[in-house]
Amino acid sequence: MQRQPAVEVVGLVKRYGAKTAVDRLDLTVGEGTVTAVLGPNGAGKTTTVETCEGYRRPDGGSVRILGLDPVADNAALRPRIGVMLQSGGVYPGARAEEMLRHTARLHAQPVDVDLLIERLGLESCGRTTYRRLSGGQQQRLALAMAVVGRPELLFLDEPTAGLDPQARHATWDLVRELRSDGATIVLTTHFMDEAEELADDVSVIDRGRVIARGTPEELCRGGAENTLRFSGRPGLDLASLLKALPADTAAAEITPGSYRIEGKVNPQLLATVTSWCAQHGVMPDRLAVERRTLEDVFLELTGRELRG
Ligand SMILES: Nc1ncnc2c1ncn2[C@@H]1O[C@H](COP(=O)(O)OP(=O)(O)OP(=O)(O)O)[C@@H](O)[C@H]1O
Repeated sequence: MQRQPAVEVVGLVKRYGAKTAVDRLDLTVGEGTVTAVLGPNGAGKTTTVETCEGYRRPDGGSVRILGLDPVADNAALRPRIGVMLQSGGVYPGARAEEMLRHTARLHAQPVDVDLLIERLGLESCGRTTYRRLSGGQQQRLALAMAVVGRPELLFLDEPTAGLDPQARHATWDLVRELRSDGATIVLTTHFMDEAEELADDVSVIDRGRVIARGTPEELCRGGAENTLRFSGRPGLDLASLLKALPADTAAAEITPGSYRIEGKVNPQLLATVTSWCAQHGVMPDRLAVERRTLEDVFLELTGRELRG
């Protein structure tokens, strides 16, 4: 029997007055996977995630979370999901450790609070009120609050925004660990390396719709446009090399003796280049195939202009 997805969003529409923030968006998250939702500012990521969390009511389409309705079945879902909002969601006057212990007591099988405090470097923050914590400490406390109940499904809205590299890596380790313990995780991020590191599946959202979906590898492979670089003696006859290559290939000498070939870089193209080099007495030094990064793909999909 096919297991139901942890998150199933079909044709979601969400409007703020005349503004359509989410426009017939589909999102399916398999149980036990990490899904990264990427998109430029204002793309609709937070609105989508907050609708999944039951904080916003859809204007159209359907949302099922662990098979339930996030608004109507909120009470049943609350103990099963963990939520880290982009900001707020934590009582500003409460002391950090008290709040965490209190949240832990609300759950049947909480994570060891002392261990969590140590893992997230919150030891020195215990008696400090939330409002007096630094931005990074607030962020780490919000993450601790989201995971302390050992949720089946965890929503993390930009979990590492503003964190130092140590805290970023501690967060990544925790996410990996929760996943290997069977949790399902949905995270939004502007860090492409974060998505590449953590995500089994990526959905790219733009103007309220999903414009691409796949594993990071699938997304980077799509289009098969890649770059081949090598060094050789300066002034090679690139017109002659291009004659040997497929028509849609480009070649350029970037700096004297440093060459870049762009096109469908496959074993055949590599063989043609090295054989052309052999015929012309050229040793192709530092020959390297450069894969597109998720950031390249993201910019190709969403363009380079700044969003409001
Ligand atoms: N409460 C609100 N009232 C009116 N408009 C809103 C509200 N919340 C969001 N919007 C608008 O809806 C659109 C989507 O916003 P949303 O916060 O979901 O985007 P996002 O992808 O999370 O952006 P970011 O990366 O900047 O966090 C934006 O145009 C935003 O201005």
